[in-house]
Amino acid sequence: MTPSARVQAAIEILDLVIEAARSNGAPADRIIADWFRARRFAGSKDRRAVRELTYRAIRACGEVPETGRAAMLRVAQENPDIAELFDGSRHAPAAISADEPVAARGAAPYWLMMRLANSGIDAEAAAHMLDRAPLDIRLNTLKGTPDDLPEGAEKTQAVNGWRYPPDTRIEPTEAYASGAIEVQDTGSQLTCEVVAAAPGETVVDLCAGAGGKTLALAASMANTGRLIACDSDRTRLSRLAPRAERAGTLPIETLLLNPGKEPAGLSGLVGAADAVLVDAPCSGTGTWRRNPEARWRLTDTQILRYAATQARLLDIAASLVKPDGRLVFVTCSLLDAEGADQAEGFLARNPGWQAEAIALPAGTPRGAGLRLSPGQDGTDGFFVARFKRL
Ligand SMILES: C[S@@+](CC[C@H](N)C(=O)[O-])C[C@H]1O[C@@H](n2cnc3c(N)ncnc32)[C@H](O)[C@@H]1O
Repeated sequence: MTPSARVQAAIEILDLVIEAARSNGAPADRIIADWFRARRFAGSKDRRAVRELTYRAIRACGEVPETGRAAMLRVAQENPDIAELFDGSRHAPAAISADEPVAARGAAPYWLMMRLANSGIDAEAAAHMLDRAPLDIRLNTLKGTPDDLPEGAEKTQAVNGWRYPPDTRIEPTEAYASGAIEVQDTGSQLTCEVVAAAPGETVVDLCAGAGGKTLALAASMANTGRLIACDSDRTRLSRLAPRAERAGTLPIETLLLNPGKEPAGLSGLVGAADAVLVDAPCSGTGTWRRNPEARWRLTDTQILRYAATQARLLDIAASLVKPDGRLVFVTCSLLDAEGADQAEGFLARNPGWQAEAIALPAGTPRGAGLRLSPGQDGTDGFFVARFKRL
């Protein structure tokens, strides 16, 4: 493909991404993969270049753009080398006319910028939420040592965290194949450190998904004790077993929960856990670095729904904690509705509990917890709070 044809391809893909954002359709990654599946003539360099152009345009536009062309014109307006490629030649985008619409630059839709501002995230901090994320890995101490790390790693703030440049391909390495390393954002690793899961303990990961944090908890427990991974999504939870095997963890118990009827599924664990992690479902505003088009899809109603689920899961989780145990609440969001307000709400509803100070080498205190942010900490955005009984 010529450079101009790549720009036109990105415009066509952006039209599909915009349509999908409006109709809750497929994510951008899938749209890009499908687009190329139907165009076998494109080589790997073409794919990389088109993908890069598409994401550049997605990152540049805060509001959902009218069209893919308007989105790419935003990039062109700031990059003369791309503007030049709008030359009207075969397979190229038509020449730019002076009066055509150009999407506005921005970090997020206006209503979300307001919500972020009310949560203490100013425009500069919001812009960092769209930075390109590096590749962070966690050294799996059950399987490897720093000597096993592929070359070029830089240490991060997490105890076992290491960093490579964005787009590093780690999967083909021996360290990855052997389970000595796991791909995991440093912020995510740090929230696991707050759980401080220790050998011999009983630990419940209430919203384990495919087990990203569960595996870190298993390593922290040095594979001794009881670890129970719960989730309401059967498919996600089923991905944990092969990952755990590769990582060499202790056998992890899994518990599929029925949404709305979680207490019934958890009845055998009431008062049994030294630590419960609630890595609650949330809007994911802290993960826009990896998933920038998510900000075009989010609605206020969804945030309210997530917040209600978070409060419910926190209260359920509290019932599982032993009298001297701890409860850790995490969301990958920078919105107070899913962070500081949740912690405050939990303490108001549960007067027998108090928040504990969190000592991490990163993050900023926010309400009763701590917030990690892309701008300040170079991690995905997270809120984490730790509670214990009075
Ligand atoms: C932020 S994700 C968890 C990510 C995971 N802990 C990790 O580190 O990879 C939130 C999870 O909560 C799960 N979830 C949603 N509603 C739930 C419920 N009522 N009970 C338990 N899990 C739920 C979702 O299926 C999703 O996997």
